[in-house]
Amino acid sequence: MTVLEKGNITIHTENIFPIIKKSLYTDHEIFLRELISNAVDAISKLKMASLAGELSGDVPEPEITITVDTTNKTLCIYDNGIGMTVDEIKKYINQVAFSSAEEFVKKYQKTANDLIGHFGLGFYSAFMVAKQVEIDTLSYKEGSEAIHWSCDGSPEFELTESSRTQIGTTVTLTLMDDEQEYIEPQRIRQLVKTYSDFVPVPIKFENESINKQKALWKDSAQNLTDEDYLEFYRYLYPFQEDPLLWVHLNTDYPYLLNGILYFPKLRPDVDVSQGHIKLFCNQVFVNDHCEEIIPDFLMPLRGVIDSPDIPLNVSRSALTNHRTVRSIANHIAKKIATRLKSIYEDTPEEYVKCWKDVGTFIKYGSLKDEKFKKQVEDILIYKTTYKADKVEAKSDPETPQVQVEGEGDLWENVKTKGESEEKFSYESEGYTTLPAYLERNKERHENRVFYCTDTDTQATYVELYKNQGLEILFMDSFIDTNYFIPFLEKEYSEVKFSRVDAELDDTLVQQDKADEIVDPNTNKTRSDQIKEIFEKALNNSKVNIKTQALKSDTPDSTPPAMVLLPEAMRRLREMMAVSQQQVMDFPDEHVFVINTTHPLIENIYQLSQGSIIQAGGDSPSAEMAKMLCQHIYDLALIAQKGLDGEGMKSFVERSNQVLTRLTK
Ligand SMILES: Nc1ncnc2c1ncn2[C@@H]1O[C@H](COP(=O)(O)OP(=O)(O)OP(=O)(O)O)[C@@H](O)[C@H]1O
Repeated sequence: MTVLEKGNITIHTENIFPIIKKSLYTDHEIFLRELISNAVDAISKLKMASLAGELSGDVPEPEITITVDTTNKTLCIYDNGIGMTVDEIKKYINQVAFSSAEEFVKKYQKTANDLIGHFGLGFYSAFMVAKQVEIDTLSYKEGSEAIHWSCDGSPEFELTESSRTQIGTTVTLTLMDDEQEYIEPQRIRQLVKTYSDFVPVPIKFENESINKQKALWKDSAQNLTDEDYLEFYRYLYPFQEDPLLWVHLNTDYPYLLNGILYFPKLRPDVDVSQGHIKLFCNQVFVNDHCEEIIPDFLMPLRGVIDSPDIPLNVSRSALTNHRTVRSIANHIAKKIATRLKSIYEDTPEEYVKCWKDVGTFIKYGSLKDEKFKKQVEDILIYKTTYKADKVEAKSDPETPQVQVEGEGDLWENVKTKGESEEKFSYESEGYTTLPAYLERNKERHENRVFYCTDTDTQATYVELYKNQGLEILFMDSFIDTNYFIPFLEKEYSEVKFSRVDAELDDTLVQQDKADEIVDPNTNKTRSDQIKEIFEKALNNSKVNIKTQALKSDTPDSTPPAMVLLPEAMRRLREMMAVSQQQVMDFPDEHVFVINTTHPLIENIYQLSQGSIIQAGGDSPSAEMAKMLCQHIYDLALIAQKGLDGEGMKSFVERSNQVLTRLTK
């Protein structure tokens, strides 16, 4: 073997290798990503050289091959790329690489583990896992000779002749004793799948190609079908439900940005702090927690973002404040808002279908980001008790169908206008925007919004409101009750929001006939007397008993009594419960409204009036009246929140007693 050259890499490098090896990077595994990326670069450079007419002969089929030798504990990465001449080895491997390594280490020694992508480590990341690194390379340049370079991790290298006959490069690593995992086939496959799945060159291992290669996000949206997007999603997130919709990002100025972002089905209590978007740099995987790049309200999204303009060798905090990163984040938010708006306008049926999930996201985004809020405020919809009639579609055969195309970024589905627009309206599907709600109800309850947060427990109240022609919005997600309603109250400062069980709106109440004085001695009204009967029967000072006359066409359409939770008190308790991460207990202090117009109340009043005080205690009819009062209270509680074990026991016992007496 002829030694062509022996030498020291640079004077200052002694301290670099130990740092690279031990302390700089915890995830040694990225060395494979770096070496594969160099191989991919080399292959594309050869193609370019050929296009420039610099290559005599044809460009071979691109190929990267990984092989392992379990006896010698070596791992080889072979490519048929551009190769290197002796001078290039000296320039790129000996000098540039190591001197930049030194710079790199100096700069980032302290923060290295905090670095976002660990990119730019390049070739010398091999020394994190190898005690010896060898290169065999033959340049495409005419007259080049194959070179063998080797270095054992000390600053000394050796250049000799190589037996390589094919243009390209092979990097051979002799693994350190504690890095033997990297010759295990499973580990190699897993690393290629994680980091290099989408590089555009086949990576062969054990006689098969082990990477997908095709990066869908680099394709033009026009060439892709819905099925392509769905298939890609299923590939990225196996065993997950299909996404609701997606946005294809495709920008090349002022930065390069490609990506596909999907809206997954969200649960209302989704943990939005956990990101699932995969960050790539030129099709090479960086990580899947790009919290610093994506504004946190976009975190529930999934998919891929690929941009070589996102700096990866900066600390996480520097990244958050980086101009390009901020501008990319804004761009993404804007594109998403535009996409949502186009669905809202063009395919309302779809918008309604995915509203439950997308709505949570839009609301969260509105809370978090002022700019985003402005973009989506017109497309916030709510489920309502109002339902408009469907308007028949006017089909106009003369009108040509128009294809909608976005500018710059193209959306996944090109839709046809004029098909069913007039047939469908949000109102006909039981949805409304808040401005439309306020406008529609201006006459009846100006600047008042009635809402329901739980269709089961608040059914009685909803029914009561509906019967009186009042419109109720359903705001039943976690985000609605805890954050979004207070947010809307700030946005619409003149509007008052009250839950259907908070108080009885004036429109539901009529002048109380029971307010006439019935006992001239005490000046008590019938209402006062009813209240007293109930106070005595319930004997609970925490319950605030009130009487009101509810309007109704038929007595059956209103309940005899209701439990109310005043809005401010309930919200305070809810806030406290959220801060303590608990579910709000039903407050002992609540309002119990007795509906004086209900025949049952009237009957109880009569029953207790007719009672004669007996020497041994209450008369049977007074006892019955008392039991019925307690029963009505329990029924009101059941309609509000159900009964606890103790409450249910006495309710059942009393029911049986009442039934027995009634059948005597
Ligand atoms: N497989 C290869 N084939 C041809 N040239 C290579 C190969 N690997 C490395 N090189 C040469 O060595 C140089 C240094 O590589 P290194 O990986 O350290 O840095 P880089 O690829 O330029 O950038 P990065 O730090 O982002 O990886 C490369 O720019 C390239 O010229």
